[in-house]
Amino acid sequence: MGCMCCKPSAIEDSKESPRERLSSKPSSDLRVSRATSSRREEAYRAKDQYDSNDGRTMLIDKQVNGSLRVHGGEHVDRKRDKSEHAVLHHPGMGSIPRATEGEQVAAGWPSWLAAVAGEAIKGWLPRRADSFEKLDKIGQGTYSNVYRARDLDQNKIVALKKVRFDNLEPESVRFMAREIHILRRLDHPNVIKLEGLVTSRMSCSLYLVFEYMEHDLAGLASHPGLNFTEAQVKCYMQQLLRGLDHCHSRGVLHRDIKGSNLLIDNNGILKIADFGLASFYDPAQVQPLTSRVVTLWYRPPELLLGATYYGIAVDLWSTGCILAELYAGKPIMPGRTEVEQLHKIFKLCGSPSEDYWRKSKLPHATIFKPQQPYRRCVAETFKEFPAPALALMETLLAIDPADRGSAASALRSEFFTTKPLPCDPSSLPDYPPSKEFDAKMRDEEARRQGAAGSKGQKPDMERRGQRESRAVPAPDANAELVLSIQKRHGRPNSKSRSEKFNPHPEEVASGFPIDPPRPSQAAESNMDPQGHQHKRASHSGPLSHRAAWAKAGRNPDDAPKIYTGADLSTISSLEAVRRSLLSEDHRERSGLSQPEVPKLMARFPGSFKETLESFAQQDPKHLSQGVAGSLQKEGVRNNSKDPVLLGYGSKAHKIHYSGPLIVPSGNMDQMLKDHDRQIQEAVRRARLDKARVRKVQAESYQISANSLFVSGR
Ligand SMILES: Nc1ncnc2c1ncn2[C@@H]1O[C@H](COP(=O)(O)OP(=O)(O)OP(=O)(O)O)[C@@H](O)[C@H]1O
Repeated sequence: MGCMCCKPSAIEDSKESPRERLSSKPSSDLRVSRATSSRREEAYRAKDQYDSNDGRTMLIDKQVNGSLRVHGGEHVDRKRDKSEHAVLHHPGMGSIPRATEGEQVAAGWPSWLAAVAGEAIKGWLPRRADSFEKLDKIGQGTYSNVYRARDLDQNKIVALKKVRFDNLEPESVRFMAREIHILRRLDHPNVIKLEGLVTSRMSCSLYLVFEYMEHDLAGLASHPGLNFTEAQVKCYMQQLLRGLDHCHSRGVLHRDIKGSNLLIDNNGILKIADFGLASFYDPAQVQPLTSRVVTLWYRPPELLLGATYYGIAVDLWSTGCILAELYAGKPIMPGRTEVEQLHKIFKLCGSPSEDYWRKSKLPHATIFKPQQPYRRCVAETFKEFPAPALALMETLLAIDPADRGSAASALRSEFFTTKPLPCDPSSLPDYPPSKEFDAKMRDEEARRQGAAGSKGQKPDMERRGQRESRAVPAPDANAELVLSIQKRHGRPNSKSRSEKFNPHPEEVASGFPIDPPRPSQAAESNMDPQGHQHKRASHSGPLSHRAAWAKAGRNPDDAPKIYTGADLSTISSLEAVRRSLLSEDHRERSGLSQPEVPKLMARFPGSFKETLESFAQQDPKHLSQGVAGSLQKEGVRNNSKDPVLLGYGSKAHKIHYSGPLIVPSGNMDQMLKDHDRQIQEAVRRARLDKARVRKVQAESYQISANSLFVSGR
């Protein structure tokens, strides 16, 4: 089926079906042909009016009009923002005053964008695709393909990020627009600059134009034979913290700080990039946000424990992980699942204090609070690190977010005032282009050679030194999100476009008004049994069972559904879902028939028990009361001789399900209520989806019938 908002001749993307548009297939050419008008576009413009009163818009306007108090007691003058907001001038961009949706469309913006995300494009004019020459693909993210291109108008090299979204889904467009909106709020030498947007009235796609950056920190750090000096590490850390300080002072949480999102140019300038998971926040008026953000290895404990009220400390934790990684030469806590990640954190940084457990009231605290606390051993583990580096690391990796300080306070730390001082970025050597993407390519090449080479000879990458371990891609934050969605829905890959592009019902039901996790892309990811996401089929690491299924020449969507790992946020809720599903009352309210219940129940095959088991196997000594009690109630057997588990039997791996489990939590009632809402929402959504699919099928049938008629076949 063709694009709904433009005729096949309009632009290069119009040749792609919506499904193809979602795939990572690079478009053939950026040069556009003449656009023609479409009745559909008019119809689309008429609906889905942008609700300028949504929570996010109001929050932003509030910030624009006054000074914003940020963590650390600093005040930011918002007057400048206000003027930027009214009329934006940008090199290479036209500038127009505030415009209505109609005016924006008249100015050349597609109606699907103006209708839903007027705020994000306000005051700008779209750039034409034919003013760029696409050169090569330089990166691939969960939501995008990134290309190096020549800006023909300005005769300079830029990066074009083609963002993936569904222009027919307002929620998807709104999500994508959030990144633009946030980027336009930021203006700092250490934050990537959005230079413009490429689209046209008839286009279904959107490219973000950025200044071109040759490297990223993950790529440089994993480059064979490249070792950073201490002054260089300080130089990068200083720039990262300055950029972060700017984001926080403008009320932006990045929420995905990691090496591959820290771009570095040939002058040694580091810029924070990828604001796809970023969110506006106002410390004076806290709003619940989703906890399912930040790439797993860099995710702070409070998010793993389900916190929905959080702030700048989440970015500071990730920064601490990067600082430690730069000194250690490898990621310090490479967990494979959320449970394992939390376990790694507790083992290194200690478990939270009684006081913290009490005051934080974290959703998963009952289950994951260890009976015996873990002792912090950061200083012992990294005893060879210089004292000022260790001191900063201790602060940034504080278990209690309140103890992590701020980016501004980190910048004042001894780390930056003791010798060797941070070097000047311009003094850094020139490196060949190095991105995590390049490192992946190198690894792939090495693997191919290894596979093709003689038996017994190790592939090149396996023979490399310690640093190379950083080339291993961190599982994406979104992979975790996707994993959770898939597990909850009980299917590893969804075919439904609206499911791909809409936030999970939980996010909707839990009332996160401004901050749903970025939807979609989910379905394109391949998960291995550890929950890693493999963005390309040839990627390193174990193939997912879906990929293996596909390799065997079968449709991956038909692959058997496999539970892929422990997920904290589902644990305590699964039982609630189970109970909800079994409850007569719930079934009535949600309209589920009795025969549907076992089907839905089967979507949670033993997840709860497996998760508990996984935790138990990892460190039985520290099992929380919640877990120990739950294991007993679940009848989970464990081969541990640990006293905590004695009495639960000794037959390993034998699980006897003993009926519903009730986690002793004061929040259970709320959880049940939430899950009732979620299930109702899921049922409602499923019905809507069905109706939508039928409508699309009918339309595509109509279109093919018409074209058959026109072509006289
Ligand atoms: N301005 C730029 N200059 C050069 N390369 C860039 C630029 N922006 C992005 N890239 C490359 O493209 C990759 C993907 O970009 P980005 O992280 O913004 O996309 P994403 O889809 O949001 O990714 P993620 O999966 O990390 O969320 C980056 O890791 C980087 O290597």
